[in-house]
Amino acid sequence: MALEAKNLTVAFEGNTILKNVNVSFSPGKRTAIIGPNGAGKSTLLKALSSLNRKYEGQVLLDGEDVREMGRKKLSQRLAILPQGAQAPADVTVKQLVDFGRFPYRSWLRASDPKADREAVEWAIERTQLNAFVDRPVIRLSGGERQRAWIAMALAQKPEILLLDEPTTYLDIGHQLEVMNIVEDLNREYGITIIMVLHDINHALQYADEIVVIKDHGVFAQGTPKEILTVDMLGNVFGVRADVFVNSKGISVLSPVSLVK
Ligand SMILES: Nc1ncnc2c1ncn2[C@@H]1O[C@H](COP(=O)(O)OP(=O)(O)OP(=O)(O)O)[C@@H](O)[C@H]1O
Repeated sequence: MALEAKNLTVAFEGNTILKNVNVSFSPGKRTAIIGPNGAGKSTLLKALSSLNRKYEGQVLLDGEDVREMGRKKLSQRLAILPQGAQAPADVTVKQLVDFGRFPYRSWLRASDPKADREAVEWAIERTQLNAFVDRPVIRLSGGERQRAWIAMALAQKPEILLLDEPTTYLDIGHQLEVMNIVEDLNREYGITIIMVLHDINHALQYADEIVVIKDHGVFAQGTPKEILTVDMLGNVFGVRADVFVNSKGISVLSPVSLVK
């Protein structure tokens, strides 16, 4: 069952962005959400994660309406790395990752220092940030910084991790580094991944399922092979593409020109 949206409608200032969207995300899988600029991909992710709760319809986690769950309880199960997250100037990597333990602390209940420490150490280890723990986040390179934000989300020990364009501004090597971390988290710990991606070939290579957002809703959903075709790139992005088989045996798409 896991995470699903039912009749989800989101509007801003009278403009309907998503209309009656029904979509469910398979537990334990990696799903890529793709679609043109402005289609509503981030809007969907924000509603799914409760960053935005101003919507009609429902977001359900294992059948339970997330708006009826406490935010802390939800944050123990689901974490989001939003687009363009920024840390205050003096916050170190360790402090940032430690913020991820917030859902486990409260006025009423003493925190569990051992569980906190283990989760933070695990998150830092998994994102290979050991050498940077005392460095202010703003003094990291783009790739290191993105890993620090992923580590903060991991410290929440989520079952579901939502990522909004996690490779933006990264060079091709660091893009693959982030995608490999995400893939490992899914394979080793079974964390369900739901990620907005712009790179069609990352979606082909790293996703089990694809959701295409267009015209206020889900335009298509299926496996990368079913969805990421030359026809789809023409219909959805207005781009003509060629197909090549790479050395891993994956058919990749190379945009050639705009469809006239
Ligand atoms: N808080 C807001 N107030 C008003 N309009 C908004 C708000 N958030 C998003 N929008 C509008 O909703 C539409 C969808 O935005 P969204 O960021 O979800 O698109 P996207 O598919 O993620 O785009 P991109 O690929 O460019 O990141 C856009 O027209 C955007 O301007």
